[in-house]
Amino acid sequence: MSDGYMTGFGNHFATEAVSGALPIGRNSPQKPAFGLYAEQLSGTAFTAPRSENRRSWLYRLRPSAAHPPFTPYQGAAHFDPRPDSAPLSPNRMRWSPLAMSDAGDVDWVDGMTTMLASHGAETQSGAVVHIYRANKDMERRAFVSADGELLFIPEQGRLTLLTELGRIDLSPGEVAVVPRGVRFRVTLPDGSARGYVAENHGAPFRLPDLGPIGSNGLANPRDFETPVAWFEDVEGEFELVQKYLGQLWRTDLGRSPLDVVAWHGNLAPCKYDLARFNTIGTVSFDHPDPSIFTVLTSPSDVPGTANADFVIFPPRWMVAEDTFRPPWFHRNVMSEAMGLIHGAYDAKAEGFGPGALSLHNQMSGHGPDVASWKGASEAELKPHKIENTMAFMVESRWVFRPTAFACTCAQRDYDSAWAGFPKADVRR
Ligand SMILES: O=C(O)Cc1cc(O)ccc1O
Ligand SMILES: [Fe+2]
Repeated sequence: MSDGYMTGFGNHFATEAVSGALPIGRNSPQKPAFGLYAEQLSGTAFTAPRSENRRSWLYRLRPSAAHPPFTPYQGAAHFDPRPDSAPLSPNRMRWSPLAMSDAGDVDWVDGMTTMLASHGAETQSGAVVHIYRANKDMERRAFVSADGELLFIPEQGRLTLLTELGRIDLSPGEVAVVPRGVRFRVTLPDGSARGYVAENHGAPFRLPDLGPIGSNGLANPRDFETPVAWFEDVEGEFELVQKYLGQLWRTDLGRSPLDVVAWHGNLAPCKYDLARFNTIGTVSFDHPDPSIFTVLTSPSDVPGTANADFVIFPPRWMVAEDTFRPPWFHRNVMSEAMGLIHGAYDAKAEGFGPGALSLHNQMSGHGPDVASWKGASEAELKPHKIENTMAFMVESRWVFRPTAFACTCAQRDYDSAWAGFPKADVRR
């Protein structure tokens, strides 16, 4: 265990911030210690198979049921997964990083900008890609998504995620998952932050099967860290903003909802340092399918066909012989949303800097831009380490629809990335 965290993915954890707060041998005693309230939070149906089942028991200062009715929340103008109403074109799209200077004076909730959404949360499938920009702490308010778990992918600035189940300190290069229904607030140790959030409406993320890779590799379970119990005892004005079927709602709690003194179970937030990813690739020839880089997967009901995969492109040695080493040209039945955490991406020489976003929906032709193709076609194939890079992809069986806001700010001329390839000459 590292300081403040317990290790392992999806383990059954037990933790208490006050000694004696956690009941032993039962979940809901007649009188929990200190007058705490016992509450179950489920992440899967009660009757989900044991291997899928996720739930935790929370012991808190007051029940989370104690609140007045929710009313529509008026802030967060761009936190809105409704897609643009025009028919979805098959065009490839790309966005330059959203400027911090355009964000205004906002905390994490009000600075959330929804860019892509597959479909409504009521379908219990699909995913949404948001970009956040924030320059003030969430003070006296918390947020919760009833629609899906949230995968935080910071790009600039550290975040502190103060959640019902504990405190996560998150830096760019790390990612965190906050389960559906877990309340939290975000503070900014560096004063400002920007990054991505993938919201997963489908089956909760889990580690992918490893097949012939064997029992080790990719993201290893022991490198996931779940916070120990932590709580704040804050009375008075406190707002809760809830995302519910895509809309935002608010209520006044009169206390902090981050009042869980002890908890146990296997539904909990966690973080993972992407530098721990055990990257596997070819040591002979050809560029493997990017599924080899899957960190977490949300399966759908079709085997091998993800509701959403979270995939990274980390620093790694490239040694393939007689091989075009960057991503090949391809048309994919799955849809690909990509972002860049830092450095450069080997398939895009221009126009895809840290904080950018791209969209290649089902069957759109894409791959290296002309400059990347030329460089890699002519490169001397000695062992070469790709360094200073960390791109990611949210790959889904569902197409992503850009939001109305995203349609206003896409790069104008993305197609030119693939303009001007010289024609092959079969008479040579
Ligand atoms: O399009 C992309 O850049 C992502 C990607 C990377 C890769 O190595 C192979 C296929 C693929 O879709
Ligand atoms: Fe691709």
